[in-house]
Amino acid sequence: MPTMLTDVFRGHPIHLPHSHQPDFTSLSELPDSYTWTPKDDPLLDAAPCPPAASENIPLIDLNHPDAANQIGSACRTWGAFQIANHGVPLELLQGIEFLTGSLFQLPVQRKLKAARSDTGFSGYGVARISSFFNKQMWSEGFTITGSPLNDFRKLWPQHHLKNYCDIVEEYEEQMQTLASKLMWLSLTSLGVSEEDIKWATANPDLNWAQSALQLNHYPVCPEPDRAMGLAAHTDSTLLTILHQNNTAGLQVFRDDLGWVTVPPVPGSLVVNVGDLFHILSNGLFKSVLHRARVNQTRSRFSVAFLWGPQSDIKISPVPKLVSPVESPLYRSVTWTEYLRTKATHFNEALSMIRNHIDE
Ligand SMILES: C=C1C[C@]23C[C@H]1CC[C@H]2[C@@]12CCC[C@@](C)(C(=O)O1)[C@H]2[C@@H]3C(=O)O
Ligand SMILES: O=C(O)CCC(=O)C(=O)O
Ligand SMILES: [Fe+2]
Repeated sequence: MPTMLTDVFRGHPIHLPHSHQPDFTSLSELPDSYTWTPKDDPLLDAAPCPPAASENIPLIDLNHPDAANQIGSACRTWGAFQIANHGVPLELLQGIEFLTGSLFQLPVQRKLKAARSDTGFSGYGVARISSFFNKQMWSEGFTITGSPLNDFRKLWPQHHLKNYCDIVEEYEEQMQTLASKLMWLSLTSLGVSEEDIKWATANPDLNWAQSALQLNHYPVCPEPDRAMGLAAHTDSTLLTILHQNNTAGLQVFRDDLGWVTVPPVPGSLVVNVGDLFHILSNGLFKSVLHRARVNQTRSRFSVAFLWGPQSDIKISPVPKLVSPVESPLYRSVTWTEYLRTKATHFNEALSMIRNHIDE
């Protein structure tokens, strides 16, 4: 049996101080432990992009005949894009947003009943990457993989459960279909077709992918300029599809522009390339560094669909994308191995599986 996502962190405990979460709503001043300076994050104020700058990740119409090339180009230059006409019913986006709002609105004592354990994968808590920073993030999260029933039972009375589980299940199915479509469209733009990736096509009756849902809440913050919602990171996924409510906060990093805010476009979804897709594309697609900022007037919610391969699949650069006279940029790695490397080495994880050519 391949490792399921639920078991990924079993031998890799990290202690996350869930129970020290402050009651965000009662604070009128930012506590010291939540105040970020460039010492806590060297890229904190990196060349902030002036608000007037028009450069932003593209908004791509999935029905456009040239969508594949537009997506491919966005994956190379930004590692991120937004999509309209994605086919996911608006009602379902509203449903998952409602569920997310209801969950985080629960009293903190109730949410803590479903706290993620030190070696666990699912449940309520601070972001996993918190252990790599000296300062706390102004957010709370809830991770789901597979059926959310066991965790949801700890939060809500019986009569809510079926409806909430149905929403999650339907959302995962829709995202799954969309993610796979986006992967093939972007690969097409590189001249890579289904025959080139054996593990994805060998058994059409079997789903070769697995996923997690990360619900995020960024409460209203008394001093947003000095706080951090979710610190800069790349996702360990092939692709991540993000739904954000109508409140800005997500920023993507470009070496030449600094931090660029991704404006919420109602009904559209944000897609970003993760580390595994960067590896698969032999470095052609950019695994984008991103973070979430907070604000003083509106609470922000986001739902990230984190998508990757089943744990027995080894991801390595597609041979077609490797020059005949060079070695592939990365050695092969499964999602489980990669998540564990990331859990110990965080932003160094990619460079740890890079093939270093001896001179
Ligand atoms: C399947 C995944 C991907 C995880 C770990 C695990 C479950 C939760 C995901 C996130 C979600 C929030 C940012 C991140 C950086 C984090 O702290 O938890 C992500 C991480 C990753 O992409 O590495
Ligand atoms: O809330 C956001 O906009 C970003 C969330 C995110 O990056 C994540 O959950 O991995
Ligand atoms: Fe992310």
